[in-house]
Amino acid sequence: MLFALKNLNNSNLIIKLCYRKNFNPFYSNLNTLYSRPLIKPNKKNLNFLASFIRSTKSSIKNENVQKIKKTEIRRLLSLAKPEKKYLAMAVLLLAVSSGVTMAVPFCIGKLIDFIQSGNKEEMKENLKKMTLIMGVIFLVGAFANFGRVYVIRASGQRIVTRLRQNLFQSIMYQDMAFFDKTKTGELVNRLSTDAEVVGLSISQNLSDGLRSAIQVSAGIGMMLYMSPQLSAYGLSIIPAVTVFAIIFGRYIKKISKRVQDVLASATDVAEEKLSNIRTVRAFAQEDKEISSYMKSIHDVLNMKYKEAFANGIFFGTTGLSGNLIILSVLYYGGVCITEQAMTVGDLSAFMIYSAWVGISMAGLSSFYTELMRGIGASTRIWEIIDREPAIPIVTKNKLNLSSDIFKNDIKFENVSFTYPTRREQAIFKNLDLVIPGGKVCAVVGQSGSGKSTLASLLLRLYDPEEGSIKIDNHDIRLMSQTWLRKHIGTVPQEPALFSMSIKENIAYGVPNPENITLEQIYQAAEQANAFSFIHQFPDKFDTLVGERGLNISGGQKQRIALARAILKDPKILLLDEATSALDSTSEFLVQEALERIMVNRTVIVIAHRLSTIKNADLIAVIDQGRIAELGTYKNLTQSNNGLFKELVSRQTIRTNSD
Ligand SMILES: Nc1ncnc2c1ncn2[C@@H]1O[C@H](COP(=O)(O)OP(=O)(O)OP(=O)(O)O)[C@@H](O)[C@H]1O
Repeated sequence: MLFALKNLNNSNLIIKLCYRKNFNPFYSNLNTLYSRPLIKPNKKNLNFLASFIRSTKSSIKNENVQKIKKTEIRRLLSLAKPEKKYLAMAVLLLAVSSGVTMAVPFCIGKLIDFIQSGNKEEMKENLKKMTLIMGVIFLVGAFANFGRVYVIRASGQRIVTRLRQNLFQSIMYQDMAFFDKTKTGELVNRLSTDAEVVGLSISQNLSDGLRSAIQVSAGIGMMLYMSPQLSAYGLSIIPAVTVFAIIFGRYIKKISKRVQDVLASATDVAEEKLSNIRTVRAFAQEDKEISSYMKSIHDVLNMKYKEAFANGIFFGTTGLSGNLIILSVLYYGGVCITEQAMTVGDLSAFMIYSAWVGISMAGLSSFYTELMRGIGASTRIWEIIDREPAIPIVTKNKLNLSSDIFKNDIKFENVSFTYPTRREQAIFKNLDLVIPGGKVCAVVGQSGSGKSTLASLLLRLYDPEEGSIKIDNHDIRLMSQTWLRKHIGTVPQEPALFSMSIKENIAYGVPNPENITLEQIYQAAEQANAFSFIHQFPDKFDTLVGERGLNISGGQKQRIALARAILKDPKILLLDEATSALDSTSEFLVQEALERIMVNRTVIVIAHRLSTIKNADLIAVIDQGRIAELGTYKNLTQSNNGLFKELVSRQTIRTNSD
């Protein structure tokens, strides 16, 4: 019997570990950590005991402060509402499988007592029957367990999918100030890890928690039924172990949180360096970057050692207490048998029940930890989902406007603006500018004077604090952004391409790309002087441009972006001329295409080349947050000591391609 108990104990330990492994990816990392130790635990790491005592004290003090608001739990659980039907089915299956599990020790006990008594032949026959019946019951339990696991996991993943969808949608509709403040890595974390943690905490975790609760209560019930005396004896030791497990569990949770933090900053380091690998390589900084990453992962490793140490103590102590409880119950049970107050079968069943109760209690504490993790992750997700963007995306126009308005004047009236993340630096102070419809207006000024900001305001990526921007005398704040942006084409200095084919990149700006024919894409590419180079690629228009368009040259990227703008056929065109040195052939091809697409539209060009400026109908010089000079090339060059002349003489405006 002891052998059977020992085996049961081992297999339960494995179940217990697998069980936790499912929830905590840290355990899989632990294996690597033990197999290849880079840093050995040192005296410093042993200081954890002091910090454990400190944190335990403070965790007790902060208990009230940390009390989770009911609303947070309610909101978290509301995510499971659409899965009501499936969760009810899972609970039913859980009841069956738990019923079978809890009946097993009782049956085993009866079987043991049965083996010890009666006539041999009759016993053999009945033994066969009982084994068969138990086999069938086990099979039913296995099917119920399979069903429960499948239903609950599928529901969990549906919750994760819905959460990711809502979150991504909310991120997509945030204003630019939000993206100025929030790191991309952080958002990716919310979408991947946090969404997964939340989904699992209210599906798998809830189901496992419920199973543990059923098993604890059913187990205690059975123990009381079999021997109230022995139960009182065994259960009197459990509260002390439980208190230790809860307090230490809290300490481990704190360390795990710190591990997550250092891990997040290590991931940030890796992400930034990898996304700028070309710059790292160009400056031969590989070794420096390797050591900076090594430093951050060593911080992770040190925290992991602390966590491993604390976990070692936790599992060692709880395992020992479990075994001591079993040993003392066995001793007291043995005494009961000798006094004929109990049978061997009952004691065996009792022992298995008490083992189940112990394991299920550990399961309950892990349920609590996972629920807390879920609440933490869901709070971070709600923060984004609940955030009201400063410029909410409106898809329908409030006014009944015709797209003909875009052929008329664009007015910046008394515009004052500062970036939300840098309130102390005013970019515009009461700026006024009128761009006549159908004309080309070149915007010039020193680097950082606010040329690109002017374009951002027209696109309504930000709203001015004072003043207004009007198109044909209609304030753009009264238009839907979707409608406004549909009529504005942009070609930025460094165009962003997506990791898809050239064909798809060209069609990216049109509202219904599926209605665009290949012929239209070819024509746009032709006008953008892009057709011949695309045609030389082995996959032609199906060529994949790579992540952020890394697989093609700067000049080629510019011309694909031009083709994109041409295909969109906007009424207003915003061009940010490339300052980076394109080779003269590329520059000529880009310039030629630009001139072709400027015809018959209102164009605002952030100009860096004298040739573009000379051909513009109007030149606006930005300085100190205002339009300092406005006029034609002829007017501006005639005035002595003018700012425009100074810009040309200081070569802020490039004359080399003139
Ligand atoms: N998202 C932002 N958040 C905070 N400040 C910003 C942001 N974007 C630009 N700025 C700051 O606003 C000022 C104007 O920037 P802007 O890009 O409009 O200048 P620019 O005239 O287009 O410069 P360049 O010719 O060098 O491209 C700069 O000081 C810049 O640092």
